[in-house]
Amino acid sequence: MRTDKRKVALVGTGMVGMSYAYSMLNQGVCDELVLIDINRKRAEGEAMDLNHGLAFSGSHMKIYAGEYKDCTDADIVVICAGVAQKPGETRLDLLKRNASVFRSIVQPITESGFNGLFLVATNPVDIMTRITYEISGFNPKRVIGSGTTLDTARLRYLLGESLRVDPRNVHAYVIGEHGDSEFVPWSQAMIATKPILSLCGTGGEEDMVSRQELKRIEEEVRTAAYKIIEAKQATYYGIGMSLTRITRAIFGDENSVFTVSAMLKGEYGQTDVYAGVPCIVNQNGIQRVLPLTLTEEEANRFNSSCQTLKESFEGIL
Ligand SMILES: NC(=O)C1=CN([C@@H]2O[C@H](COP(=O)(O)OP(=O)(O)OC[C@H]3O[C@@H](n4cnc5c(N)ncnc54)[C@H](O)[C@@H]3O)[C@@H](O)[C@H]2O)C=CC1
Ligand SMILES: CC(=O)C(=O)O
Repeated sequence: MRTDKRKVALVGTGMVGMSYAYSMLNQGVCDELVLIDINRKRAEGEAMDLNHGLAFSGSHMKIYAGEYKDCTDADIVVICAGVAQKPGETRLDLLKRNASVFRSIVQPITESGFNGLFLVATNPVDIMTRITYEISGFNPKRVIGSGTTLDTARLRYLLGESLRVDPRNVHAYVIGEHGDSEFVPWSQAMIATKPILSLCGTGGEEDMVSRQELKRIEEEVRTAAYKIIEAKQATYYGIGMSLTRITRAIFGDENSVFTVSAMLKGEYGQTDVYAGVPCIVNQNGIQRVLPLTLTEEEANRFNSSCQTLKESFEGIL
């Protein structure tokens, strides 16, 4: 990957796409950002608006509205285009509509000669990432979904609040579908190197946290998007910052760990499914999937989540 001109093409300049763009601008993560949307006028307006903030950002980004041919020399194409959930809808309810949107997006991107990494956020994100992989024919290591990165951030925030520990010292993950079947493998959750389950103790007052509290937190993570959508129609800042963080890890060749959506090829006993699992991410995309040692119950939950994803994908292309 070049380091002289870090170029991102963003497809979908709605709430999620523009939260990402705004956060990219403020953090100066790339040198060139092209905005693409079926609504060209919207992309043009967004480019103008962002450019008017450049003077205050301390970065020298080139930002403009473009076309799919502008993906040709992009390092990363980030896809946030499509419909979002309305109150009462699940992420899986969006599948048919967004599969049709992706048919019109992924092919022109690959036809442009694009040869970088795809980063997908559109829901249901695990299946949309699989669709991107299937249509593009790219190596799956270069087709990444945001997966449960946002859910993991929500979990670390809530655990940090509850345990009064800096979330950066909370090492706990949400895995599986970015959706209703996701879960927390608590056997693998740590504060520094201390297993969180060992802080639950016997249920006495000296316990740092109760199992009931961990259950409450897990449920709050699983239902967070529903609550936000009920309150303000959409979620976007959290995912915008998650995508920015992943982009930074790619450009910085960081080898950082995120629960992105990755194609499993035998890991966790699963094949041919994209699901959120801890992965090492660098400039080549997914360097490797980290196989956690799950308990039998956790492995069953993971398999069941993957089954949901496989069944939903069947027949969609
Ligand atoms: N992965 C995650 O953790 C999260 C994912 N999302 C998902 O992100 C997606 C976008 O959500 P929002 O930005 O809130 O929606 P939005 O409605 O604000 O924006 C969608 C944009 O996509 C564009 N678009 C639609 N069809 C297109 C096409 N064929 N070609 C190019 N552009 C097209 C629209 O013109 C619009 O600008 C949704 O699927 C939503 O569920 C939202 C939050 C978190
Ligand atoms: C909407 C969505 O997927 C989220 O906020 O988690």
